[in-house]
Amino acid sequence: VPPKKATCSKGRTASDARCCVWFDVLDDIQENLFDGGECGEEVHESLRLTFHDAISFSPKLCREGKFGGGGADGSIMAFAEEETSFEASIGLDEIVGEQKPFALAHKVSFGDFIQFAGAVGVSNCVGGPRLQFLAGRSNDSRVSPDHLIPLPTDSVDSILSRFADVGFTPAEVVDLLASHSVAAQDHIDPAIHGSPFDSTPSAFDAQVFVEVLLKGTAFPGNGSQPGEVLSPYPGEVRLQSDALIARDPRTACEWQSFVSNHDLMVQRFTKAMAKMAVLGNDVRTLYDCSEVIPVPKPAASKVAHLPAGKTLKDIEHACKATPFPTIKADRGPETSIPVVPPS
Ligand code: HEM
Ligand SMILES: [Ca+2]
Ligand SMILES: [Mn+2]
Repeated sequence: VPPKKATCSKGRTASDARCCVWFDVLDDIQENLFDGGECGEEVHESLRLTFHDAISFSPKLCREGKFGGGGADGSIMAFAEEETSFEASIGLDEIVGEQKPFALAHKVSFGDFIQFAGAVGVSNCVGGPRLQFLAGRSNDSRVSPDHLIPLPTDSVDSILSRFADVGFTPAEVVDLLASHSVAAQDHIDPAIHGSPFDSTPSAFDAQVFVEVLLKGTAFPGNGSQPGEVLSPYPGEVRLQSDALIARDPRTACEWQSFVSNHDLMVQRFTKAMAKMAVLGNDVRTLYDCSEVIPVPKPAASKVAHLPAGKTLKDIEHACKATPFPTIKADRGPETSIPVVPPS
């Protein structure tokens, strides 16, 4: 028998009564985790956490008779001490620590909570996606094996083969990297922690796809760090992995395709995230609570722009099949992002 339509708190309705709890979680995290519905640090870390929980899954290891991890199973929260000490997950102990009391208070599984918080969080970003949210993940998990999460020092070959193991194409890897539009680093160069990967870290836009293609000119902080390459202006950090994926013949055209097509970027990201959020789960045991996810504010522009002071000549065009779209440059003095001293 399909679950009955239900009236939840504050008169909100759900098509499945089991989804009501998520309205209460929504109210709680918007107010007390995301500072009243912002697209800031906690949102960025929460989105990153969806990835690190989910990608820790390897059908290849299973075929070799080893434990391959449980995917999006909440193990990074259940075994936070172990998994947040993996090299790739440096710094995630903080958001796991912040999120865990909410999951416990609302008696939902860690795996569900992590994916829910990421979906709600990114809906706070202007131009963001409204992600699918399926609930019902088990709260039983085991510690994931290490070395399943890509590092910014990894080659494109290694990143693509890691993603291929969990069923993602090279294009889908690019689609997922739209997440780096609402992202900053803290641990690549701790001297400039909080420095973003694009000029608009609170907007889910295609700026990252433009800015990573600009000719790199300098290191923004304390010199060159592992996993970091030259960035185009002060205060912005460029990951080596993003720089290489933007320029690799297997991924460059998907990368460039988002520069002048915000809707395509959101559509592809939404689809890839739906796939990632259920890795390791049997989807037949999950149920759809997407109706709880807020509708994001629309993007200010459907086309990205060049930061002030840059021209199309500064773009390192890498997609052989298609010319780089003609986009406008911002007016005004040369872009730079103020460096916030460590608090
Ligand atoms: C190609 C594979 C990837 C690599 C090598 C990579 C690497 C990184 C690194 C090194 C950071 C900075 C962490 C820090 O210093 O604090 C970061 C941040 C971030 N990543 Fe990725 N990433 C990858 C893919 C993804 C994917 C698929 C997602 C999708 C959800 C994602 C979401 C994020 C977000 C939202 C942040 C910002 C976190 C913050 O601002 O605190 N990344 N990533
Ligand atoms: Ca952005
Ligand atoms: Mn951060």
